[in-house]
Amino acid sequence: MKLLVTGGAGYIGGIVATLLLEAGHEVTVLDDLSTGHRDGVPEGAAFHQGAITDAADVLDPSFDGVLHFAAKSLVSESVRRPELYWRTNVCGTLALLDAMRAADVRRIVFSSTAATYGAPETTPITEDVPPQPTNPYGASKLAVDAMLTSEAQAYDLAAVSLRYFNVAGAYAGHGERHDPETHLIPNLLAVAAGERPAAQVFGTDYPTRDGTAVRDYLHVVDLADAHLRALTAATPGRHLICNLGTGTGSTVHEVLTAVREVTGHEVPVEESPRRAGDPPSLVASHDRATAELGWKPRRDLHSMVADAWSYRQRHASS
Ligand SMILES: NC(=O)c1ccc[n+]([C@@H]2O[C@H](COP(=O)([O-])OP(=O)(O)OC[C@H]3O[C@@H](n4cnc5c(N)ncnc54)[C@H](O)[C@@H]3O)[C@@H](O)[C@H]2O)c1
Ligand SMILES: O=c1ccn([C@@H]2O[C@H](COP(=O)(O)OP(=O)(O)O[C@H]3O[C@H](CO)[C@@H](O)[C@H](O)[C@H]3O)[C@@H](O)[C@H]2O)c(=O)[nH]1
Repeated sequence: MKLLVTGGAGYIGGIVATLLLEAGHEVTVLDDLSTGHRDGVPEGAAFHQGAITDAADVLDPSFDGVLHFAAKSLVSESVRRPELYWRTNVCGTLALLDAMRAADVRRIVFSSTAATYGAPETTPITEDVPPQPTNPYGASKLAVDAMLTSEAQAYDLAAVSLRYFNVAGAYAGHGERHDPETHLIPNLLAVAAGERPAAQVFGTDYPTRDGTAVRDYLHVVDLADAHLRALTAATPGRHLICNLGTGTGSTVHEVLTAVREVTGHEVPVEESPRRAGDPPSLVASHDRATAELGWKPRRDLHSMVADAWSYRQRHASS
């Protein structure tokens, strides 16, 4: 297929674009480099530097579909500057959908998120759990999910929203390079690499098995595999929503243990208060992704940490 990948200079978009190229697809990346990197765009992809609001300049009827990763995605920033999230994630996606309609491009796979659910007590979380986002980031992604449902009904769009839980790991020289980095695994690895004296553990009083928060970490290559499957599963007139996670939760302390084992470094930590807005536990049911996409995650926490560590050792300082 000929595909537009928005956000393809970023962490996840760059890795999915790499795997799309390996699978024989033709890829054009549209990215404004606001949080991504020019060298994150894989070799073999065409690159347009621009905002998603410029999608009309890039799309034409020769495209078979769009994978839409470009977004603002920091929870705490979304609380401080909500307008940035409504403008980029919601108005930006509306402009992208307008451009798709104008160019008659009728297939989209969208990066949704577990943050649409808020802090549900149900575990594992199925797609039937009522979404109740607790921050503007999650609310903006939920708004896009609603846009896709109505576009599918009104215009026969083939749409899939993939609700990622916590993505980790690296592939083929592409990994996480966020600035600031807020994610747990790269922050722990920065300490293991000696770049920082200690990592912070946000909250040790959660109602979990060791008092630290539980998340469902998913290898970015397993995530990419789901995108390739979603492209072919997308059906005109239908908006499919699937959670993507392993179904297994890990506490912050369990991730810390894995990082210590993989790196062989002590990784000192400081206990800090809970981070505002962090739910105690988010673990996915991926039954629907298995049924609809034939998808199953294959890589465990150790392999995510090991791949992220070898990426960091080879590339992070270059
Ligand atoms: N990392 C995770 O654990 C996680 C979990 C759930 C959902 N997601 C979603 O996955 C997607 C990718 O996340 P990531 O971690 O790779 O983030 P990232 O910041 O590394 O990548 C986002 C890319 O989009 C680009 N971009 C941002 N705004 C743009 C705009 N207006 N126009 C064009 N390009 C723009 C950035 O420059 C960047 O290259 C996001 O939509 C995010 O909300 C990520
Ligand atoms: O230095 C750190 C960083 C994080 N944490 C904790 O580790 C857990 C995971 O945090 P993080 O890696 O920042 O991910 P989340 O806040 O869970 O958010 C990610 O996962 C969500 C879905 O679960 C997505 O919606 C978001 O986009 C994505 O950033 C949380 O309990 C944090 O409080 C720490 O203790 N120390």
